[in-house]
Amino acid sequence: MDISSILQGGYHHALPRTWQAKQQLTKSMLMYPIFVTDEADARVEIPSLPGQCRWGVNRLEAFLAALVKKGLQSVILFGVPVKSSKDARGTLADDPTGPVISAVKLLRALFPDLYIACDVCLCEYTDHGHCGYLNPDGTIDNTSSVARLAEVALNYAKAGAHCVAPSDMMDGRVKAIKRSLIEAGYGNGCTLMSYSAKFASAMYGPFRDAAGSAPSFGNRKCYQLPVGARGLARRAIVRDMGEGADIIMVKPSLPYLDIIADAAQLAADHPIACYQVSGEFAMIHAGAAAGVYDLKTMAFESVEGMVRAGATLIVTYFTPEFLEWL
Ligand SMILES: NCc1[nH]cc(CCC(=O)O)c1CC(=O)O
Ligand SMILES: [Zn+2]
Ligand SMILES: [Zn+2]
Repeated sequence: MDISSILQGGYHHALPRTWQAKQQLTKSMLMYPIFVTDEADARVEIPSLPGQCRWGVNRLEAFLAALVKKGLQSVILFGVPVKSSKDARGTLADDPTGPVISAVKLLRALFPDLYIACDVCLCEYTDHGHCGYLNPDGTIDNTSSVARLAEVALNYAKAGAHCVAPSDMMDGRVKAIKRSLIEAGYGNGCTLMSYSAKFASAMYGPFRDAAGSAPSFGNRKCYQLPVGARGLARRAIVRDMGEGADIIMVKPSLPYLDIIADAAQLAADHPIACYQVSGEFAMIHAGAAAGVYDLKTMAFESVEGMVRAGATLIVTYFTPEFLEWL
């Protein structure tokens, strides 16, 4: 055989196989999404998200201490008000006694080395379930939405969040949030991770079950990106860098590896995050349960694909498993 035909010499053994990846998956690349409810003692399983629960603030210490011991380094918090009543303003988003603010303060005190991000959006807190404020005709009022999102993000930073992560997809929210952080003196101490390329995906269903955040009418297609829109995603990434995002996120992940690769190229000097969303996680579990593949092998293959595409931070419900496996 010709010299130039031989590749297997470079990967015939397990160790050189690991050298073939430009970047290895490590525990520090994992961020774990946590649903925190306003029922302080709750531990409610989420049927569509295998193994995931809604946690009351009083349950977080025991749950997270075990994971921190295994190497958990970061979480992203989602508030899930179940007993308090939602309003058009989304007052509960930054209720000083609400789940997110309480959890941030508690986790900062309990786990000094844990990096705490807060998802910033209004859909979990508004009575209509949309990610921003509405005009009387049901369309989004971008200007008032952005002002409120900036207020919520600042209140999370004031409570101690290391990172605020707007997932609402309103235009101009990154700039507004960055400005409000800087003006209040938090600009240098709080990361802004933008869900820059967030698509209007069919794969958010289990999350909306978990968070009770499905829109009561319509859909999110006027603010989340159209599935085929690679150009818009690229423009959103460039726009958000210009508006002061510290981390660029792509969401969902597996059907959007081209977008992750685009982000890695366009935002070459930024960390690139991707969110392996609830529907991806549920799909991998469902396939494993149906005997299509082995769960662990598939979980690794999915995330290694994201890393290969250029992701340096993976938001995933598999975090507890990866902490065991890595
Ligand atoms: N803005 C809400 C939000 N923040 C994160 C997710 C999805 C996360 C997941 O599916 O795991 C969603 C769902 C949505 O936009 O409806
Ligand atoms: Zn939302
Ligand atoms: Zn959100």
